[in-house]
Amino acid sequence: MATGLFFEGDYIWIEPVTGRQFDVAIGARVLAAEGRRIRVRDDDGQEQWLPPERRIKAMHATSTYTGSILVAVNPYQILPIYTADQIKLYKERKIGELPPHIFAIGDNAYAHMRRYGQDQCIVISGESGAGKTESTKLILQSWKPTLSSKHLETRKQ
Ligand SMILES: Nc1ncnc2c1ncn2[C@@H]1O[C@H](COP(=O)(O)OP(=O)(O)OP(=O)(O)O)[C@@H](O)[C@H]1O
Repeated sequence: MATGLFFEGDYIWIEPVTGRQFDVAIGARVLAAEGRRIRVRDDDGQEQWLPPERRIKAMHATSTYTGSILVAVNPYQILPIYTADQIKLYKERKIGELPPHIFAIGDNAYAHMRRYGQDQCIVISGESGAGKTESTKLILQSWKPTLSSKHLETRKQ
């Protein structure tokens, strides 16, 4: 039931034949395989046989796991909880081992990146004035002893 790299039930992208500016790939599901041809039903409901020379690629998974979630409130005052000692305290500690802290999230992401060699993403979300910029700075500050600036990339959206 397999053809080349694709199996019945796989979700794929079918690349457009023409290279016009706004042509985009269309999603499809593999219904059957015969030799190196595959029969697909695309997202418009059309069924067709695709020859092996037709450019297709596997659809990446649309789901992912999220790691830890921290809920923080803006204290609107300087608290003595963002010191170098606190950074050290949260280093290489499991989430939950110590009280919830932004440094635990930063350290956890860094540790996962090192351990599994995978990119990590920290999503900082909240209303205006919630403390997103401060939280970002705190995480970067906590990584500073470990990383040089060329390793850091942040995006504000
Ligand atoms: N952990 C914190 N401790 C002390 N003050 C904080 C903390 N987090 C935020 N603040 C203060 O609250 C104010 C707003 O924070 P910040 O700029 O980080 O919010 P924001 O979510 O990025 O806002 P916006 O979406 O409008 O850019 C700043 O003056 C900042 O100093």
